[in-house]
Amino acid sequence: MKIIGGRVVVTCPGRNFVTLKVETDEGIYGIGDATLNGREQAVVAYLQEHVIPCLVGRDPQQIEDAWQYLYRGAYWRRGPVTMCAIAAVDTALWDIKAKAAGLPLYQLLGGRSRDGVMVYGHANGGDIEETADEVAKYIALGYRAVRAQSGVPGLASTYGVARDKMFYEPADTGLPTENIWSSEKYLRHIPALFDKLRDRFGFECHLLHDVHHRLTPIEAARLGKDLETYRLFWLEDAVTCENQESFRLIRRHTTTPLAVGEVFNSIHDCRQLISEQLIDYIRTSVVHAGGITHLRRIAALAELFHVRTGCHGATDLSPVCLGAALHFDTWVPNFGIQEYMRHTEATDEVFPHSYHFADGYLYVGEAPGHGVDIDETLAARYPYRRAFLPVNRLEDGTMFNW
Ligand SMILES: O=C(O)C(=O)C[C@H](O)[C@H](O)CO
Ligand SMILES: [Mg+2]
Repeated sequence: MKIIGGRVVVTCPGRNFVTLKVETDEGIYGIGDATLNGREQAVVAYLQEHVIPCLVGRDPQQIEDAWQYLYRGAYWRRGPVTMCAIAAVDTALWDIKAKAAGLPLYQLLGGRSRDGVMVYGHANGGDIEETADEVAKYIALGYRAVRAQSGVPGLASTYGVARDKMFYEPADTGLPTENIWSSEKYLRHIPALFDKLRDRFGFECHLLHDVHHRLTPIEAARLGKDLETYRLFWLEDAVTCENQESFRLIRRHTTTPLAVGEVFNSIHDCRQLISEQLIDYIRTSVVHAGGITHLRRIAALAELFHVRTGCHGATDLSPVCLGAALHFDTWVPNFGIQEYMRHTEATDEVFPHSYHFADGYLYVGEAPGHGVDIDETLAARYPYRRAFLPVNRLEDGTMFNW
């Protein structure tokens, strides 16, 4: 079998998605997600100009060789743009391999380790009461795990609090929206949120929370301590992670489980975090961490150190990424949880798929490949719209982390 071409499809059924389609001389094609929220066209250019020309004529079955060729062969290693592009190729090639074998992808990875994949949804509200009501809705839908985010008194807007509750989308068209942040106000507020949630819902449902990279290590340590009695499933992205050692300080002070890694794109971003057991869950995703080939290397390292997986799965990761992630999750021995923010109906129509949700779990289908396709005619009806993630400033105007 030979690759005869590759095409990048950009579509915006409510938000932008970048999809790579790799075609072979045997009529089998594979698709991979290449969406990098707010920087979509950088990956498109990288794929079209620097990657696709190198794929033509290659045997699509030699996935490892293609991965190494694109990673080592670029000389310039890692980074989100490069690794998203490699991920898209890798996912498409796994899709082709599984279709050629007539098997669902998880069978090629080693088969099933579980029946279904436990997922968590995103509940959020302007205040504690509204967030609690949203958590109730997720529990009523059958979710066993819910992430809870609430508006903070005194701050006009807060990360994770959506206009459209079920379909959170932080990217906006136009130039980046500016948010204002105060760690002090946030730290005073969040323990009260979880106090309310445990009081109302008890301890049966898993609760999660995302700090979104906004605290210093000592602040994060204090928050972890304050939340201990509420038994969170995890506290996510407590600090920015350029400095992996900063997690040592948090770890020393709290038993609240820690998750990090949605912005990581390589095993080198989390090697110390994992090998020193500074985290409990690694959040790397198929699309942002070099595809299934690289993600399973990260998972294998994590397994040695009792770290479990918790793949990023916000709405900016397309159904193609989610489909591939579910095959990975169905196989990976050290699975923890999968994030699942529902895509809109329009998105689901553009990307027909064979996975389904029931009783708090997502289930992969048995279709050969990763089970997600793209309807290109429909995709063409939704042209690309430039969009940016927000930026964040402290109350005195200082640029901060969003
Ligand atoms: O889903 C999460 O945990 C996020 O933090 C979502 C991110 O803000 C989002 O994917 C950015 O594009
Ligand atoms: Mg997050």
